[in-house]
Amino acid sequence: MKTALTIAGSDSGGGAGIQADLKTFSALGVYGMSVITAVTAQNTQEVRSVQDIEISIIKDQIEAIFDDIHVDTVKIGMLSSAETIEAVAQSLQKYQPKFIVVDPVMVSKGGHHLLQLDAVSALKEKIIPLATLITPNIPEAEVLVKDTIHSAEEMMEACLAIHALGANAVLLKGGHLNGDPNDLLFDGENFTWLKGTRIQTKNTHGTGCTLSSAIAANLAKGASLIEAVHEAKRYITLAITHSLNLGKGHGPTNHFYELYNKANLVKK
Ligand SMILES: Nc1ncnc2c1ncn2[C@@H]1O[C@H](COP(=O)(O)OP(=O)(O)O)[C@@H](O)[C@H]1O
Ligand SMILES: Cc1ncc(COP(=O)(O)O)c(N)n1
Repeated sequence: MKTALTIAGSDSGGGAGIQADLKTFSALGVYGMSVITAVTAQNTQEVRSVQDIEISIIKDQIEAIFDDIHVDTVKIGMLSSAETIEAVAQSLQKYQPKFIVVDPVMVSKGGHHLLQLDAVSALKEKIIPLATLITPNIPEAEVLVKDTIHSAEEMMEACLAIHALGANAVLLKGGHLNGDPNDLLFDGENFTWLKGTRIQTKNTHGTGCTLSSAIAANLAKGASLIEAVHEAKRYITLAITHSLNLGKGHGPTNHFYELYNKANLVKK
């Protein structure tokens, strides 16, 4: 069985972070492992508090996994602080996993900072150059390239600028723009649009986590980058279409295993 590791924060509400990542890995048939960087007290409405995990324990978690178990793919989510970024980057440089999908998580849907403001430069310098693929949403891309993004052309410019920071490839997610949620992939040579149709729902908690984990899982299973991204877009679209009306805020995506596999059967 292929294996996938998520290095991310815990969401007590189960909709985003480590919990969304592990559910996605299971639904896609890869064995999930986790390194927890921070614990958030969170539900569908808000992040109430955050406890960063001690750096030595973060390093120990990574070493415990890599010293014993083969890791086919790594997904990175919430890193919280510059110190955590430094520790994760050092450890990944040591173990050199084949695929690293980076979701540059910065702010929760409710507006809580999940990455400290002074950690953005560390993210750019230490993590982005390690990325097989980075998957910013529009506000995250605006922070990374210090510009505003409103149009398809500006999305292309932002992809080029983020690629120039050292990522091997960039998937700029269009969910935050008006209209249909079209994402743009730049693989270092070519642009590919992944067209979506906007689903009218407030239940989009964990969409970014789910998408990046699905890409990482697909890479582990042997898909090319472009196949991995296309399949993951299909997965997130299904997971939003069948999202769950839990809680009073933004409900979570749905990782119901049979849903995806049934859809897979009728696809061809
Ligand atoms: N209402 C929606 N309907 C369909 N797809 C969506 C919707 N909102 C987001 N998406 C898709 O979900 C994925 C996550 O996107 P986005 O919401 O932009 O990122 P994030 O969750 O990181 O803020 C992208 O593929 C995006 O196009
Ligand atoms: C621990 C944690 N990690 C990430 C997110 C971002 O969630 P989203 O995927 O909705 O942008 C979150 N709310 N909490």
